[in-house]
Amino acid sequence: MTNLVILFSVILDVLVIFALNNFLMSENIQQKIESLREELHQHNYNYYVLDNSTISDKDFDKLLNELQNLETKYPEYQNNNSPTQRVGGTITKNFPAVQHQYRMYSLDNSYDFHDLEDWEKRIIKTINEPVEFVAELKYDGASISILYENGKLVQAITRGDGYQGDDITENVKKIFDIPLEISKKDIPKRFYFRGEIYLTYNKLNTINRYRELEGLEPFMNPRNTASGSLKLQDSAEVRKRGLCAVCYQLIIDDNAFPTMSHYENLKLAEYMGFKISKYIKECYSMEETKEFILDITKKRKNLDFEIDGIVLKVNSLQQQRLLGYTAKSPRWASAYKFEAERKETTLLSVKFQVGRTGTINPVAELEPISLGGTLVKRATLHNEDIIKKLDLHILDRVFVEKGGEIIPKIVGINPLMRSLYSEPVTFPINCPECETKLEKLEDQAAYYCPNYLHCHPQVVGRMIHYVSRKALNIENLGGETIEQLYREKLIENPADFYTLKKEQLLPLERMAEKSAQNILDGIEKSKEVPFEKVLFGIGIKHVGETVAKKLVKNFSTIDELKNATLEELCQVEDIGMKIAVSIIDFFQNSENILMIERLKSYGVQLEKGENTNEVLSNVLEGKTFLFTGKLSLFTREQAEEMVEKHNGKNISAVSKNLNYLVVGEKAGSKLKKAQDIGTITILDEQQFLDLIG
Ligand SMILES: NC(=O)c1ccc[n+]([C@@H]2O[C@H](COP(=O)([O-])OP(=O)(O)OC[C@H]3O[C@@H](n4cnc5c(N)ncnc54)[C@H](O)[C@@H]3O)[C@@H](O)[C@H]2O)c1
Ligand SMILES: [Zn+2]
Repeated sequence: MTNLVILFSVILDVLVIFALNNFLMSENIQQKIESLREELHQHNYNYYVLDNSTISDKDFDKLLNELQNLETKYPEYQNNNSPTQRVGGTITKNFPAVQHQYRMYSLDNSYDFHDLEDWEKRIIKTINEPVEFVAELKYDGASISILYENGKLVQAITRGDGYQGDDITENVKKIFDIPLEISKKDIPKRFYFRGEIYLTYNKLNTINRYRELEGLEPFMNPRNTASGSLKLQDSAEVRKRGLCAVCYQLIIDDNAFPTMSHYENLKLAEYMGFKISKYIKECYSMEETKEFILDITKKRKNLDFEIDGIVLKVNSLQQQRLLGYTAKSPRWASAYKFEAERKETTLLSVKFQVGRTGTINPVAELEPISLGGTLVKRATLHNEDIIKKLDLHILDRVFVEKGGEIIPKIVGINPLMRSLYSEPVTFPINCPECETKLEKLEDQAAYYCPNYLHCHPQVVGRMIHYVSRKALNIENLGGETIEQLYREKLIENPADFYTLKKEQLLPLERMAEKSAQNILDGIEKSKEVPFEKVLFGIGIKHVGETVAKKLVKNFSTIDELKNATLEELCQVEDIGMKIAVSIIDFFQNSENILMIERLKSYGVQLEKGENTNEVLSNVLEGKTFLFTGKLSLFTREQAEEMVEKHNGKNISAVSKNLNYLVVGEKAGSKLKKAQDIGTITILDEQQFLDLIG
């Protein structure tokens, strides 16, 4: 009997453990699936909305594939909103949204011939007859659907989420390749042009030359620029961008031509006056498509526009109808994608730059090469571990790739090309600027220079930080002037600004009487800047804008903060050990104390003013703001203060995190960028005032 009880309880244990294991495993799988989805959604957002991807397409596709496999294996976690089930784009708020009459799909990818052969096998299995293909270039731009009725352009819509897109008709009308009217008579009454809007390298370079002249950041690559340009609010500006368009399909209502092939469909487009690609091939076997792919791979570097692969389509439209679609893509097409562009060049040297906080950043200087449409001269190396892993030597031939086509990186070296005499790249032991021995924090890969007080880039960087807009906002005092003043030994820390005299400024390069006076006025005015901004400005490590505000709420004078214990500091909301230790360290340094005392004696605000932190309402709670252009109803500082008093938050750059951009006169690149992002509400000054009542 007892034996039976023991056996029974053992079986029960095993069952419980088994069930528990299963439960934990399924928890894990579900978590994995959800985290992959979240990651992919974010990449889609970066790519389609911000036009600013942060990983390469290949890495993106790898993640997508991993998710796809998990979803197939565990169908219980299927979800219609998964990135495997929907095309990645979305509509914006800046244009009217319009439903697509015919859905717009994505394309399935293949990265090698093996994938293509599998695809062909699947097709033959479904339709049970031989297939012919059409091979085309895969233009890397933005897709568009344009409705024509009675020979006239009626409406142009972006792909959006595939079901609905943005109505950007006015912008598309400014594209030279798109006819507004079709002169031929014997054409379908109603049809959709499906194609790609893109930008040539040549045009991108011209735009960038102008942007550089205007002091604007150059655009990074043709795809993002084309896609961003289409979403501009000002269609006159769109015309200036010189976009191109190519047709890759006509969708004709009622299937007016049931026996037409895809190739004939393209020829009809050409006949009607649409631009189609010069490189289109009817292929009678998979072998022929491979020849086309190899041929284009060779020609690709001579093309004046970016392609990211080749698209193969089943030629017969009847067969296409039989094959149909998956949730996301046609079964009758496949995109053979090229690997990220990789080029070989010479590593000329490695520079070790010192940042404001003392971190050492290794930067590779390269023999310039053109990569993905831009000229690459430098690549980041991140830290010592990466240099070691690559076993990098000066004058090595290195392979450079653009991760997500944005930041170039060195992905390997060509060992066959190494000269006998080349020296390995070694990380310096001492700071390249001040010779101090470098240090490394235990949990971090980066080295830093501990000579906080006297290392040139750190000292100058701190003073630049002190005068910056978010801190003491001393206008007219720029980095170059600070650099000169430091070299002339006139300033060494922020307190020295307050003893500067006009006679000392005038001898500096390019310094006129008026600008010298402006600087002195700006310095004088900075004495009115509230304590929290001063606290942010003096540059205590890890004390950013928000932390400074929190500190001021709890310690109303600099002396209270100076005398605070580690424990007291840690009790403040959001202040952890790292920040607390850094504050204590700061006040243990006698040079810092001296600087503070001097700032006090010159009248800089080191105590909480009466109105600081006073909250008037919560109407802006959770909302972020940025002001740009010339404001006429209030100053920028007043505006930012209003935001804070109504519990909103000021942020410093246009990004997807921005909710409102308030524009004054002559707003420039920030406005454009906000319009390109498309999710940001744009207000004028009066609308802003209305908002806070
Ligand atoms: N790096 C990232 O962060 C990131 C994020 C999202 C997507 N992506 C990339 O984008 C891909 C998915 O994007 P997608 O859904 O836009 O698909 P896609 O770009 O791979 O293919 C579909 C598109 O190709 C275009 N196209 C160009 N030439 C064509 C032709 N001759 N015939 C038919 N279509 C043609 C069409 O506009 C169509 O919408 C992913 O596989 C990934 O590589 C990258
Ligand atoms: Zn140094």
